[in-house]
Amino acid sequence: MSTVNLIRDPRTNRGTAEATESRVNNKLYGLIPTVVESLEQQVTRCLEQVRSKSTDLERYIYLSNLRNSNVTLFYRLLMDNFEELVPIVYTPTVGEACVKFSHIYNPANCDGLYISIKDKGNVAKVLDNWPYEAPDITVITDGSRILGLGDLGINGMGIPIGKLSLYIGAAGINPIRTLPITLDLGTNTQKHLEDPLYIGLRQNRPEDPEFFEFLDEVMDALSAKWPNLIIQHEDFSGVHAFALLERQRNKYSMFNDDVQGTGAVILSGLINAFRESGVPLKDHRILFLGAGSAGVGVASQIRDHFVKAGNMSIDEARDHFWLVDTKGLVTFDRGDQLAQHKTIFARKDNNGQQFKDLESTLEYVKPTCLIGLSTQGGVFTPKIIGRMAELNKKPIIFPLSNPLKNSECTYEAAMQNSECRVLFASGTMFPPYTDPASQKVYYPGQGNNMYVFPGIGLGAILAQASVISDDMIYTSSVALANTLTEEEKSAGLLYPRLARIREVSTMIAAEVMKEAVKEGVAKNKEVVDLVNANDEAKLISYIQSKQYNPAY
Ligand SMILES: NC(=O)c1ccc[n+]([C@@H]2O[C@H](COP(=O)([O-])OP(=O)(O)OC[C@H]3O[C@@H](n4cnc5c(N)ncnc54)[C@H](O)[C@@H]3O)[C@@H](O)[C@H]2O)c1
Ligand SMILES: O=C(O)C[C@H](O)C(=O)O
Ligand SMILES: [Mg+2]
Repeated sequence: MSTVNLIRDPRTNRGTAEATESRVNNKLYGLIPTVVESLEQQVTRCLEQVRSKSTDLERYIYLSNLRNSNVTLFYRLLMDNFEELVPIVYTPTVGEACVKFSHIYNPANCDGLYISIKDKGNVAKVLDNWPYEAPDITVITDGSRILGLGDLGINGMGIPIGKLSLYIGAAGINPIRTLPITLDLGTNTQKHLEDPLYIGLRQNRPEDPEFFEFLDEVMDALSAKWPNLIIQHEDFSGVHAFALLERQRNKYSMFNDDVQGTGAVILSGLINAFRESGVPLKDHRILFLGAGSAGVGVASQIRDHFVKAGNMSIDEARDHFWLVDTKGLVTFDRGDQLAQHKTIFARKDNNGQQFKDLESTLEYVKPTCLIGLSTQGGVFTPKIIGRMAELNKKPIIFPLSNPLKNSECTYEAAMQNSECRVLFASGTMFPPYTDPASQKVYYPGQGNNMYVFPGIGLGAILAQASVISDDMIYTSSVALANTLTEEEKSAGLLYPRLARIREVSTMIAAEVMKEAVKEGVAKNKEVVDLVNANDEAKLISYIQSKQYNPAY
């Protein structure tokens, strides 16, 4: 093999940082400009280039090509400029990139695996084509519910790539051992089927029996080939997300990020918001708009917290939740066949009354806390926010749908209609708000599962967890809430500053590892011994010693 591959392979390419001697020895001399640069100099140039682009989508494309030409440089750039670049490589820009994925797709890039329903029966052979070393973690989607953007088919690939970039940047997973996968089962979105540049199968999605057979084959093949692989399900449509979790969670080391990761991150923000609100746990009344994978996942996680921290029975805890979907308040007697996951929180104390929309349900419930996971931008109107502010001294309002245009309200609207009293977190980051009267600047929270999934995955990888249990997820949530510093608390933040994400992910991973050991699901003997030695500092430095740091 020609040594020119050293600069063609993104995992070995150093570009202008290649030393002169190495250029001579590897017959690269003359192929690179004369200068020998440091990684820092390269980062400076790339940052200038990113900033010179006129749109975020152009920045996304630039960064995607950089990742495909020099992995070390891309991750150094990302990590050194995390707050600036996360909104480009991840939510919200990744949403636009997915919608246009077939158009911005660079046919020269090799970003992950595409496994199509036509490979049914041969999935193991497709996995054999993965040319790199055994992955530690995969993020896998079927593109059926990408953010709040619907069924994007194969275009959903931007999501596994984006999530894994955060695993690498935020938690320090080695990029060489990550695997983005998109399952191409077709799409039910006509626009994509008719798009001449669409890069996926031009057919509708299969019926459920074929879907589940295929998903079982994929999961079997993945865990047979890579027995320690951690598998993250992402952006599967709601009903499938729950069904796959139920079916596969005790068999593989897997979790669903939209159900469980979101549950953990929102509970964490709420633990801090409940404290700030001054209202005791037992008096909180929580109203959800949206009863899908995220809505029910989040409600379940908070319910379990009420049981554990509020000393309630599961039935008492469940009474604190009201869920609204497209048909109104979810009740047992409203006359439609409820999907299995909705029955968990369906009300039976409504005395035959049905509430058809958010406004009337809000009057009926008088909530302390309003959570949006509905995909519907702007539905928390000024009137709804104002009413929450009348009902509560410190109303808790979390519009969590992604990307930005799907957010149930903006931070500005929440502040303007609550006299700046709102306790707020959104799925996509909003800019700070300056109160015109006082000129005081307020900072919003970002309730996005990116605060927990990197730590959950890292902990599970290092422990070699055979399954990912409910308590491992719950632990990640409490651990995240506990990472808030006194300074962050006094600034009114519900989540730690993004700049501390590495430290935060490390602390979450440590708690996840401890829980895995406690439950006897950790296969890594070294970690079992380390956790049993009860030396926090040693555990943290063990994790740090395993983390990837981009350098030549
Ligand atoms: N912040 C985060 O970390 C995070 C995590 C996961 C999901 N999300 C976001 O949450 C949203 C929902 O995700 P999901 O997985 O639950 O999707 P889903 O498709 O499973 O559920 C959507 C729910 O919203 C309801 N809904 C839709 N339109 C409505 C309307 N007009 N009024 C009332 N209810 C309505 C649907 O009936 C359904 O119950 C997406 O926008 C996604 O991006 C955010
Ligand atoms: O991807 C995100 O930004 C969060 C979440 O997983 C979502 O589906 O919206
Ligand atoms: Mg998601």
